[in-house]
Amino acid sequence: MTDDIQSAARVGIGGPVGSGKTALLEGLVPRLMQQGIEVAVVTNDLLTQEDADRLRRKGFLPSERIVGVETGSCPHTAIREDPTMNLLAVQDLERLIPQLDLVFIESGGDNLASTFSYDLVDTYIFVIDVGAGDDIPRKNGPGFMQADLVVINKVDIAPYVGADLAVIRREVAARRREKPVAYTNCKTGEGLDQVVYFISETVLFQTSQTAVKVI
Ligand SMILES: Nc1nc2c(ncn2[C@@H]2O[C@H](COP(=O)(O)OP(=O)(O)OP(=O)(O)O)[C@@H](O)[C@H]2O)c(=O)[nH]1
Repeated sequence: MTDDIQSAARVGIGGPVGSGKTALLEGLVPRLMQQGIEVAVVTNDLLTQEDADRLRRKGFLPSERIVGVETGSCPHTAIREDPTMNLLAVQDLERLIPQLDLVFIESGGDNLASTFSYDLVDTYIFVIDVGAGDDIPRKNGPGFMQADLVVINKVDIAPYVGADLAVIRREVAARRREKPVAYTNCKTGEGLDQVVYFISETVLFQTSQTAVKVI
């Protein structure tokens, strides 16, 4: 039997608890849809559908385009060691929405070690936040080091938590070298055009309407 369903591009979003993964999605999805990109989201939570429910409440995507996977175990397992549940969720979305261009897979909050299996995603974004301190890049976490794009979020709170953005930029550049990094404030949308640019150009191979290159 032939399966003529086109596969959508898959982008993982991982990072520590509370770094802003869901907030990043809330900012990215409407911007991508404005460019005519057909998007769906799979969220991973331990025993709830909290992130999926939050996205549904926002109302920027039809409810059937948001799937909550309850991993019931360590998030590493569901996105790296055995991504079966996530692969099935993506397959279901592709069957339901044949015109789908892009599926985000948001990992449950984890530590600096979380990485995605490339059997599950084409590319992944690792989100850390300025509130965790300006020494985070020095910890060389595999998620941070290996991700295709790192997003340093909550740049707005740097002055309040004693984090020096200049130090962070220096440390990040020294460790990630040529690999892309975006600095964002998901509350205001600052820096999100860089992430849209990254996704459009390097994942979807389209010319981005936001001509803002990632640094
Ligand atoms: N000031 C500020 N707050 C932010 C920013 N991004 C997210 N937040 C807040 O940070 C908190 C955590 O954001 P979430 O998007 O829930 O983080 P998460 O990584 O999805 O969290 P988990 O799913 O629990 O791992 C929320 O209260 C957000 O409103 C930002 O850029 N600046």
